[in-house]
Amino acid sequence: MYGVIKMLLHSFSEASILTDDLVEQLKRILCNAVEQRGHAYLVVSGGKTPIDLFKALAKAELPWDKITITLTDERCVPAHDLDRNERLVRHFLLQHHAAKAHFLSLYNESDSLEQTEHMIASLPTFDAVVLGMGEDGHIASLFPCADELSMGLDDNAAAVLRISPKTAPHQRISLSKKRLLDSRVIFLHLLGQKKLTVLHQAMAEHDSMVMPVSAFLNNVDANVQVLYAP
Ligand SMILES: O=C(O)[C@H](O)[C@@H](O)[C@H](O)[C@H](O)COP(=O)(O)O
Repeated sequence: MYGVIKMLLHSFSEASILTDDLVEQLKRILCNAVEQRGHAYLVVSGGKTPIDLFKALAKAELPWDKITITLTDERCVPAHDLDRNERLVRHFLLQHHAAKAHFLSLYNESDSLEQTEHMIASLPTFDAVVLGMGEDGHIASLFPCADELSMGLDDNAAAVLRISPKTAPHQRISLSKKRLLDSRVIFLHLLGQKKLTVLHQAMAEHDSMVMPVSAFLNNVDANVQVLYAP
């Protein structure tokens, strides 16, 4: 049985209007977190979707020295590799005012998974997570084709797991569903008509092993806001 879905869908006429709205929401959330708890925690995705958001957010006047940023997932490739999500975040987000933010890397060749797990598990409830979504319904690196998916979706999962998607390159480190849901708000950032079609499929799909994003959309306890622009 499923309860009442709390997810909210906000549709914007253009991507730039969506970006402005999301920047304003994140500014408010991060400022409030710093005022109330002294520090804020923001988790962002890789992929192409968040690039304009990163550029705009980097220019926001925020108490960045009291804000920690990490990723939903990372590809296990060397630091300079173009496929690395950290590279994207460093290049577009950790710039301008946001250069003062603290960044926690999910993958370093010299760190063990246990060290990363310990670091991510010991963070408090996130203030905001910004998820992207793949056309197969994956979020973070929780891919439907991966053998490790059931581990990543388990309600008792560790904070991070190593995962090898069969339909995408590189071994990954991903935050688990459990750790991603431990956030005051979760934004699902979608650009393009195809993503809207996938969203509707995922809302009708209650098996998160088929479409992992449905574990977030159909979750009665999570504060999930979907932001869509064509
Ligand atoms: O490392 C990544 O690629 C991600 O974090 C992933 O979950 C991404 O958000 C989606 O694949 C959407 O990617 P696009 O924004 O490129 O469509």
